[in-house]
Amino acid sequence: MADTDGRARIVCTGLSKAFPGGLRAVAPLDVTFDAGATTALVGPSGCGKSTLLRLIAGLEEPSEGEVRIDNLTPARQRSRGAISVAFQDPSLLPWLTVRANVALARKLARQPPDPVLVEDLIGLVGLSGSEDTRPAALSGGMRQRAAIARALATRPQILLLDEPFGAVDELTRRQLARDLPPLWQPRGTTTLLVTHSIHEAVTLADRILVLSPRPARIVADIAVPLPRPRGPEMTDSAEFRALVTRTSEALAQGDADNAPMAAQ
Ligand SMILES: Nc1ncnc2c1ncn2[C@@H]1O[C@H](COP(=O)(O)OP(=O)(O)OP(=O)(O)O)[C@@H](O)[C@H]1O
Repeated sequence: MADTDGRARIVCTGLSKAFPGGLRAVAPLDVTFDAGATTALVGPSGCGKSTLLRLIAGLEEPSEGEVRIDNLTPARQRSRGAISVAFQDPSLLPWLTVRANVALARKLARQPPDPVLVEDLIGLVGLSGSEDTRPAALSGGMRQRAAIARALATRPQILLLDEPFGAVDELTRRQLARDLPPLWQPRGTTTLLVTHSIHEAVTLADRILVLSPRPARIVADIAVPLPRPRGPEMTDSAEFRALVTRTSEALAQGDADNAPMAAQ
């Protein structure tokens, strides 16, 4: 069984990815994600955010460079059950109920059953009453929330979230952004979150990496030193708004700097 109580540091060195045919999604990147921190990745559509996450998850092989998580390869960490992912298109098993999908994650990670944790997580993502429902009968947003509960069920060291709240309405999205991080942040889970919402990035993250248009390179590395919890009082504050503005400006600047390349 994996030791899932430690904190894991992710180190990317000269990491790049070109797909067959030569399309380069990730430029050589040197970046370290500190153990226990939540980092939001923001960047224009198609810039390579998901590819970067998939490289870190060990679901893609780098063309050059490497990812090491506490000196082990992502594949090795995955086999230890240390990494959980919740991606845009949640791949829940259609023949299993919400409860069984969430519980299965523990079984696959060779962890003992924990029905109390499973029920708690289902409640926390707002799916109480839908425990016995199968994915086909859930809305897109409900499926995403089930996928988040499933990702958390193994108490992972590394949590990789790709647009986890993409299919939910703005109000629920803000509520989830406020209510879910306390599930993993106090445990020291190293979290990477891809999002198109700058508001969500500032609400959730300790650090925001702004990426350029494809191939992704880092155009800004912004610390978010705001106290938690980041409820409405915080999100209405001048400090919060200043970070939103700074991130938006970096995003616009990254786009402008790359305009000639993007046009090629
Ligand atoms: N398996 C693949 N084979 C070929 N090209 C790919 C593959 N996966 C992704 N790409 C391409 O790599 C580029 C980056 O894709 P990626 O999904 O990483 O971007 P993204 O920043 O996550 O986009 P979005 O914000 O729209 O989800 C895109 O041009 C995409 O078409």
